[in-house]
Amino acid sequence: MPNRYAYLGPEGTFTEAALRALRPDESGEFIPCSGVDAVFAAVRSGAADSGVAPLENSVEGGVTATIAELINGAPLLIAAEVAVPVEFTLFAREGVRLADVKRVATHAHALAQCRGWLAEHLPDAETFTVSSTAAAARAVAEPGAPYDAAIAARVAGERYHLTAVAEGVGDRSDAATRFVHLVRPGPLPAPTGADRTSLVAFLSDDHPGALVELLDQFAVRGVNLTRLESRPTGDGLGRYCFCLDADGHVAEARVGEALMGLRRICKDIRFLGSYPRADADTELTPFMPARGTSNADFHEAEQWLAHIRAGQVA
Ligand SMILES: O=C(O)C(=O)Cc1ccccc1
Repeated sequence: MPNRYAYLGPEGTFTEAALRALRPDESGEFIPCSGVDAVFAAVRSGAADSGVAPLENSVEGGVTATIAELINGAPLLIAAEVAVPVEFTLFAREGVRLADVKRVATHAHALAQCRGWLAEHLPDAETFTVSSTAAAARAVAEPGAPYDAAIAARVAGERYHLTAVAEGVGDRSDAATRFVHLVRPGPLPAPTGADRTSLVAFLSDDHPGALVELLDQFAVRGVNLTRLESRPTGDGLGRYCFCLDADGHVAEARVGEALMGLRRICKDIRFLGSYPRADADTELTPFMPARGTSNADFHEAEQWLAHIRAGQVA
């Protein structure tokens, strides 16, 4: 059966660029979805074999829709991640000048990253958020379009035959978005030596130091955290769960033991996967395990425990 990949569509989104960067089977089927929820639904139902969704942006932070889907509903696993530079262009139909632009459409995450530019160059324009940047470009291209311009990726402008009115309209030229490749639960990718583990932790009860205890499970085992985000559980004000990304693979003793520690102190843990890190090649400072926290240290301690449990105390 060919590989069927669900992604936030339509054609020309940054998510499609991320899917292509993940080097999919080119003979597979690309299934554009109208929202992140539809991407998850397609993978959960089996209508797609896997899916791609934006998770976080270096300027705007977490993509709420994706995080909510990861936390709730039938669990999916992250099998891979990819970071894509996001460059925004303002597109319109041919003949439209910047001064003519009164109504601008784009994705909420794109809008948040272009606010400074819009305030400076189009202070009077109304802004509209739609399901994706490419959906905005497609809408602008339609006859009788409700918007004068769309903020989208260059490929979207080309795909929908629009003209670039202004380029580089993002407030940060170095912005990047991290996308995740989602699969139904199954065998994990093998450890590569530069992996990431994602999970959601639900605390047992609310007490002073509860979050410190959670973080301590990682700290004492020398596991570096790369993301911590609190999200409401939906059970009332003040009720939160914690989305964490940690360096390492659950197959490594250091990470496995940290997860066992969490299991003992948390009400619930949702494991979201161990997968190769997208920034493995670009790491500036190589990871140096703290004293007593190398894989060899864990292995040696485990063997020692097995020996004393067997009465071999010499
Ligand atoms: O709308 C898109 O093209 C997406 O893929 C979502 C998005 C929007 C803005 C930055 C990164 C991803």
